Amino acid sequence: MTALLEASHLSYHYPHRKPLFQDLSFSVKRGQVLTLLGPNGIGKSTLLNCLTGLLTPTAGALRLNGHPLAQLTPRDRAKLVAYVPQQLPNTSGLSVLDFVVTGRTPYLNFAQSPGAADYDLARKTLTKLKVAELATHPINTLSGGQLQLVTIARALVQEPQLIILDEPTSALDFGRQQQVLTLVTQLAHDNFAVILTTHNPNHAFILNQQVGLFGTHGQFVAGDTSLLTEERLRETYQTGLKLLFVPELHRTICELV
Ligand SMILES: Nc1ncnc2c1ncn2[C@@H]1O[C@H](COP(=O)(O)OP(=O)(O)OP(=O)(O)O)[C@@H](O)[C@H]1O
Repeated sequence: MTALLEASHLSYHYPHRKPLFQDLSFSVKRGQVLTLLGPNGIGKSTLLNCLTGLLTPTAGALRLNGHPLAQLTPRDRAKLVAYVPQQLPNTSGLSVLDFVVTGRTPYLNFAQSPGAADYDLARKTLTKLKVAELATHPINTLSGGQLQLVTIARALVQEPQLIILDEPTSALDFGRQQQVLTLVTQLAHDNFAVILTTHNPNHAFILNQQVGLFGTHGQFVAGDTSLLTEERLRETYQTGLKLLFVPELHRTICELV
């Protein structure tokens, strides 16, 4: 199966700053999840901004569905990739339902309003995310966690092939974190590709798919979860930690020591 997203030898530096990452390569296929881990400020969100076309890498190539990312129109890109950034939009005044339905924009002609089928999809997606009761609430009255779930709903309504989530669980309670991880697994089963960032190595072990790990100097390794060794994670987070295999869970857990 060919890669949906292929990043080859990517580098990025902000103007007049030193490189954040250099020569970084990985690929993601449909049905795969890539979990990105790394210290604060190392460049994870910057990398996601490159993957969505918001920033242009200073070197290297990005191909989406075999096409150079830079050659796709914003509308075609939006049909392929949905992005849930860390800084969620300030869309005061809109109801949750009207906000979620804006995910249909790439499919509408200029000045065309969303139709009944678009609203139906938005409602169904809010139900899928167990936040249907928020549909009529003004978006600017939501809690941080509610806003995070509603923004994920908008990304799903966009019907992309690749969903990019920047710290999608950062504002969520324990149960909602599990809900989002289950949703990510379900999306992969449904043949979407998903890229997410998290500060919790346990999320990578729960998802148990591809991982990309940044070290403290911007070095990057990608592969399966066997890459997540105590030594690498200690270096990444500059702290004592232990990996324990828990037979009852059939997986490894990471604990601070
Ligand atoms: N527009 C910008 N101009 C200059 N520097 C920037 C800009 N945006 C981010 N940076 C810097 O780039 C570095 C990487 O930031 P980025 O947000 O990508 O890190 P991150 O790994 O996502 O961090 P965190 O885990 O804390 O969210 C940081 O040092 C940040 O200050």
